Parts: sequence; structure tokens; C-alpha cells
Amino acid sequence: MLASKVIKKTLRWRLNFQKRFDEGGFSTLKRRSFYGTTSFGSEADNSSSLINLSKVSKDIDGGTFLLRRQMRRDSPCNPLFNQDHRVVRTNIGSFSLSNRYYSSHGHLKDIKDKYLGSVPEVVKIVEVGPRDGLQNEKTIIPTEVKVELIKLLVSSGLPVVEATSFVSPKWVPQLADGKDVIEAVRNLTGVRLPVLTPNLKGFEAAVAAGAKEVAIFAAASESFSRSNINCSIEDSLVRYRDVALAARKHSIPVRGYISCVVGCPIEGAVSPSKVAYVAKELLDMGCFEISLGDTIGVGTPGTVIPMLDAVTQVVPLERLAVHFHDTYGQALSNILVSLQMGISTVDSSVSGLGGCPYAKGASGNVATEDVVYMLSGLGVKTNVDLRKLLLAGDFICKHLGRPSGSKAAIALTRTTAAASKL
Ligand SMILES: CC(C)(COP(=O)([O-])OP(=O)([O-])OC[C@H]1O[C@@H](n2cnc3c(N)ncnc32)[C@H](O)[C@@H]1OP(=O)([O-])[O-])[C@@H](O)C(=O)NCCC(=O)NCCSC(=O)C[C@@](C)(O)CC(=O)[O-]
Repeated sequence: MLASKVIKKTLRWRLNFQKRFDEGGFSTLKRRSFYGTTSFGSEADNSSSLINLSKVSKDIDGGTFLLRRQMRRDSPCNPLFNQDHRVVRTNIGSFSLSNRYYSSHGHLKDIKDKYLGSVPEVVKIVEVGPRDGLQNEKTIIPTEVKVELIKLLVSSGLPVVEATSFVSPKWVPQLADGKDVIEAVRNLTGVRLPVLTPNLKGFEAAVAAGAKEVAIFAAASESFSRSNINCSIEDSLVRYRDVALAARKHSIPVRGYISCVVGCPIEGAVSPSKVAYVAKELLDMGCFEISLGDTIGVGTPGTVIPMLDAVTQVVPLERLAVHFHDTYGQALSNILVSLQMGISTVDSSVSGLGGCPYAKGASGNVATEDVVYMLSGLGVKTNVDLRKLLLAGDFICKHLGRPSGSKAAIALTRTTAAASKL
């Protein structure tokens, strides 16, 4: 009974579709086709609708192909018919998320090659949530929660998860349990788990706890350097040379950060040449990678491009990473231009957690879910399973008692919850 009702409804829908097509109402059709994916019936019925649609594809360009794909039973835009559904349980409820729901359409590759030629095929995401994301949280988070978060992030396929810091607990009390965190995760395989070390004391403590990779963090702004690590840029470079030397002796890779690469909360605009200077120093002391941080999230492509242009004169592209905060909603555009300039390593934080304790007003890092969603849409490989990443984000947001800062996470949850009601 129900089945025949549904079939009738679908036939009516198809008749309307054909009528409107014959009348030339293409833009309406295009919209309808996107939502009208709940077609039922046999393969034969389905192919007949494809024959009609192939007529469209002869008449018009690429957009038509999209329309045709959306009508197929296995359309990526058709969560109800997708074969590869999985149920994701969150505090909001269970929802079903198709494996291909967020992935790129095949034809996009050609268009991407035309307009986004230099965007890399593979991007390495450095997840900084457990460190940068949590360091600013006022209420102390239990060590077990941090450890579980790291494990969930690792299980999503992220290749690098920055686990914690070995800084002064007086300065950053939230990460005073760095030793316990590292001891609990150090044997996880298939992932790198760097930790922040501001000096030799921190480096030695990190190595004793079992850290196998460290990161040092300088600034391109004198005032920020003083407020963040209580010394001038030059003094910090002296300290970091000591750390880099000790690390070399232990065969421990060192990543270098530069904060305030386009703007400083105290000094305002930061000159690209200053960033290039610090970047070269970090490279020369042995950093295998240098992450360029827009600590307060004030950058736009207009300031990021000249900064990257200056830095790439002195540091090879493949040794650079970008680290954007999303205070002004510019992070994804800044990432996209960075990719277009050839950068292939991006830092991000699950659920957009974060903010620097020494950069008042800085909001969270760009959300990893949003970055993965965008890269997926571009057909760029990240090795990250978005469903599992959503679980990690959900886990920590639940603990913190606040909604996700990731637009993709919110939208995917809402959309799929709505789809399950159809
Ligand atoms: C750099 C210091 C240590 C200088 O701290 P200080 O107070 O100038 O130096 P100090 O050497 O005189 O030490 C003072 C006390 O701290 C202790 N101490 C000293 N070093 C350590 C250590 N490693 N681990 C544990 N304890 C340490 C030391 O033993 C002493 O203890 P006391 O004798 O008073 O009991 C301090 O300023 C500090 O810890 N700052 C950390 C600031 C920080 O973590 N900021 C956030 C990370 S940076 C960031 O988020 C930006 C980034 C990377 O994400 C990129 C971006 O977003 O753009």
C-alpha cells in the first residue's frame, strides 16, 4: 500500500520534471533535482530518467552533468540511497552519514586542474586541538579526557596530533599534566604526537616522558614574544638553538612555529620581512617544518599572500605549514590561497577549539572538520575519516558543554538528522 503510494508520487514527480524540462525551466529543475532525489523503482525506471537527462547534457555544459549525477540512485547527494551509510551517535542523537556525502564530484577534478592548478593532491593536516585548542580553557580538563580525545583524533586517520605542552604550569595551568598525557599516548602507532617545548627544561621533561617530536615557538612580533614567552625574539632564538641542538643529539625532529605572522594584538600589522627573517633562523637551526601562525586571526588573503611570498623566498614550500585562527572568518580563504601557492601542510583544531592565552580576543583555530570538508570537496586527499572526526569533536564539545565551533560539523549533523526524518 505504502509502496504503491510512493511509486505514484514518484511518477507524478517525474512527469512534472519532464514537463518543466520540455518547457525549458532549467533553473527550477536543477533545484528540484537536488532535493528530488527520493526516486523509487527498478533500475529500468532509473535508466529511463537518465536517458532524458542525457538529452540535457548535450545542450548545456558542466552544470548539466551535475544534474545528471544527482538523479542517480547512488548519487553523492542522495543520502537515502547511498550504499555506504553508517550511523554516527552523538549527544544530539544518532544520525546517518554517507561516506560520499561530502566528497568531491568526479568531474570537479578537471575544473580544479583548470582553476586551482597548484592546489596539492594530498594535504597533511596537523591537528592542534589537544594543545592549542585546550590550552586556553579555564576549567582544568581531566587527563583521561585529553587522552581519550587524542585517541579519537588518531583513530580518525589524522597523521599528526599535537598532544600537549611542556611549558611553565604557572603560565599555562591547563597543560600542567603534559607528562601524564604523553605517558598515556606515547605508544600509539601510525601517528606523530609532537609537544611544545619553550626551552631546554621543557625539552628534557618531554623526552623523559616519551615524546618523540617537539615544537618550538617564536614570534614575528617583539611585543608578542615578550608577552608569550617573556623574552625578546633574539633571546628566544638563542634558547631555541639550544633546544634544536639537544634534539639533534636525540634524533628528535623539531617543528618551528612563528606567531603573529600578519598581525599582533599589541603592535598591529607585522611586516612580511620580519616573518621571513624568523623563518630562516628556524630553518637554519634545523626545524624540519615551519608553521606560520596568524595567532589572532586577522589575516585575509590580501595580507597572507605577501607574507607567504616573502617567506617562500627563504624557506622551501614543502617545509612550510599554515596555522590560521578564524577570528574574522577568514581562515578557510586563507588556507585556500596558501594551497594555491603550493603549501601542503595545514594546522587545525577539532571543533574549532582554541585561542592563545596571550592574544586577547583571538578566537578558535580553524576547525579541522571544516578544513577536511573543504579539502574533500576539492578532491584533495587527507586520509581523515570525517565521520570519526565528528565523533572526536562531539566527544570534546560534550565534555566542555558547548556547541561545536565547526560549521561543517553542525551542518552535517543537522542535514543528516533532517534526512533521517524523510
Ligand atoms: C617560556 C617560559 C617557560 C618562560 O618563563 P619565565 O617565567 O620567563 O622563565 P623562567 O625560566 O624564569 O621560569 C620561571 C618558572 O617556570 C619554570 N619553568 C621554566 N620553564 C619551564 C618548563 N618548560 N616547564 C615547566 N616549568 C618551567 C621555572 O622552573 C620557574 O619555576 P619556579 O622556580 O618559579 O618554580 C614561560 O613564559 C612559558 O612557559 N610560556 C609558555 C607560553 C605558552 O605556552 N603559550 C602558548 C603557546 S604559543 C601559541 O599558542 C601560539 C602557536 C604556537 O599556537 C602559534 C599561533 O597560534 O600562532
